[in-house]
Amino acid sequence: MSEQEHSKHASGASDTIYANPLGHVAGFSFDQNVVNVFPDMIKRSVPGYTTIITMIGTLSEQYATSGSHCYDLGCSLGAASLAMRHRIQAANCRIIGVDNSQAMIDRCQDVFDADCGEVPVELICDDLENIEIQNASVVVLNFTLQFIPPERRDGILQRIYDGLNPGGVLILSEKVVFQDQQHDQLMIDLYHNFKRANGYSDLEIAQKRTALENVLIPETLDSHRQRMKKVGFHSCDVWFQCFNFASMIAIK
Ligand SMILES: Nc1ncnc2c1ncn2[C@@H]1O[C@H](C[S@+](CC[C@H]([NH3+])C(=O)[O-])CC(=O)[O-])[C@@H](O)[C@H]1O
Ligand SMILES: O=C(O)C(=O)Cc1ccccc1
Repeated sequence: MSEQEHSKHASGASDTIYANPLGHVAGFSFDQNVVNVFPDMIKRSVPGYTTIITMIGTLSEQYATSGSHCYDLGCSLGAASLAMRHRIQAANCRIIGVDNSQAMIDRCQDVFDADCGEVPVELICDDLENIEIQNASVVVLNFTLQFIPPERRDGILQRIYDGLNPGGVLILSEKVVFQDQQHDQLMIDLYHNFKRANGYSDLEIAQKRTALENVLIPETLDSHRQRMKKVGFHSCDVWFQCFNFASMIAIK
């Protein structure tokens, strides 16, 4: 295996992307460099990530119905799809993972090629807006909607609602902001302490923050609640929160 091939497959690599001073910090993108360190990056950067993934498995076991589709929109390396695959008991379900980063989808395919689960998994490299959502019992947006321009979010949620079967579930996880300035600052400070405790330096935290400006656009929990209600979900609220990271559940 060449050095390049080796680094392409070094999935245990640690995230040092923002460790050295960068003259210009480019906007964050899900490129090959991010793919190579993604499992480490997301675990050290999203408080509660592992719990949320486990619970997506539990929720899909409860809500997946036989013959239905389960969507993982913005699947990255397939952590949520893998959790669903290992927990779904209903017959003839199909998992559809979608991501618009070719580097993510290629590595994600390697993950599923090495997995022995029985539920069929189809991976699609495309913008999630181009995917037809139909006959869905479970739809997962695990830290994906935050990367989509805010003006496109209503339309996406509407298509998800329309594609869900009655009794189907949407799991929406997002970084959030708070209306109350003091509380917002407290959550940011606690979050930065969490990152420091996970080995990120102040420089890494600052440069990543710059890279995410205008790329990751968080909203308030109320905005998410309002959008979910507006598209038709009658029941929705937060089931998990740690600092400024939350996961919501909405049932059709
Ligand atoms: N328009 C789009 N269409 C499709 N994919 C997109 C789009 N925009 C962004 N993405 C993809 O959404 C993913 C967001 S990461 C999700 C983690 C995963 N859910 C996990 O449970 O591990 C979250 C994070 O890194 O904070 C990336 O892989 C993008 O390429
Ligand atoms: O690292 C951050 O500052 C975050 O907000 C979370 C995150 C995790 C992985 C990719 C992009 C953002």
